[in-house]
Amino acid sequence: MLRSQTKLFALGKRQLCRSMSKSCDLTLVEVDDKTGIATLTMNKPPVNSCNLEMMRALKDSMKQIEGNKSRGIILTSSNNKVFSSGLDLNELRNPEQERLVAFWKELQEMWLTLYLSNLPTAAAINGHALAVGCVMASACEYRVMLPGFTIGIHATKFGYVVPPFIVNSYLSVLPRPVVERALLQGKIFSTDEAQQINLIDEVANSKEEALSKCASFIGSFAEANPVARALTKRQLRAEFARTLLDEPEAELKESLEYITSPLFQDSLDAYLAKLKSKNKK
Ligand SMILES: CC/C=C\C/C=C\CCC/C=C/CC(=O)SCCNC(=O)CCNC(=O)[C@H](O)C(C)(C)COP(=O)(O)OP(=O)(O)OC[C@H]1O[C@@H](n2cnc3c(N)ncnc32)[C@H](O)[C@@H]1OP(=O)(O)O
Repeated sequence: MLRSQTKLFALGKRQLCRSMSKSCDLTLVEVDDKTGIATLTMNKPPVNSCNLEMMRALKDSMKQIEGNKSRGIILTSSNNKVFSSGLDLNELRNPEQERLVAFWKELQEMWLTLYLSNLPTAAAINGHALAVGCVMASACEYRVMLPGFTIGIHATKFGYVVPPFIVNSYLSVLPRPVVERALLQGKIFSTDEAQQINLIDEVANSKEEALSKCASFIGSFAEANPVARALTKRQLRAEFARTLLDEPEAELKESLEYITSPLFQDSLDAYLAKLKSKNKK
């Protein structure tokens, strides 16, 4: 198994830290010395799918940013077409038990770290954000998206039951009737549609503009006491994180049973075959 490592480099006025796998830097972190805002860039070609190492790298980077006393986190992608394609489906297909347990625990921890981050968080969504890609964006406090892309949780479309904490991710940004319809339909929203239902807060015409709008949002907390802000955020968000905070093992057990069931494996095989065949045509 690859182990992600983190390195810190001094780069002019900026600090750059990287979470590395054997072949590439999975995440890149740049801290703007003037604003104190950290940009956390997902950098796992080709489509930022979240395998075990990627989620560990994201979690470690977020913890490192919090430890460095940054003023906020902007989550974005180095790929200008895909923000994230969600969970790496190869991790779910005929999984080896030990790795699947580690993978699902990492998903739980990565989501909790982002959702309950002490810092203001914003997503500059510069490409498609599907399934857990959408979940990560929804876990942030603010979302700015570029036109011409899609965002949503389409699990039910290809035969997946949506885990409760993923439902809660949506519920923390969208009204319940909208969540219910979107999840049951497996609806993927265009940028315009996402703005109409307030799944995203703003549209930007370039990645630079998106980053700048996210930075303005984070800057809007300049007058707030960081500790009071963080504790208030935690109180507001604790309810939706309750299952994973109190009973992560129960959630893990339920998810593992479901993922390893023939029902799930069969629909995953069919979905992966469809995904691969797209590129063979
Ligand atoms: C009781 C129940 C309790 C619990 C339930 C427990 C578990 C349920 C699990 C359900 C959870 C789901 C959450 C998820 O996140 S699942 C992931 C869903 N994601 C997708 O469906 C995205 C699929 N990808 C795409 O639509 C496109 O790739 C995308 C629009 C993102 C980009 O398109 P583009 O044309 O730019 O690239 P492609 O050529 O399609 O892709 C390049 C190669 O990457 C492969 N790929 C893409 N996405 C994934 C992925 N998520 N995982 C693995 N691999 C992926 C794709 O096949 C291409 O591969 P090659 O053909 O080049 O080999």
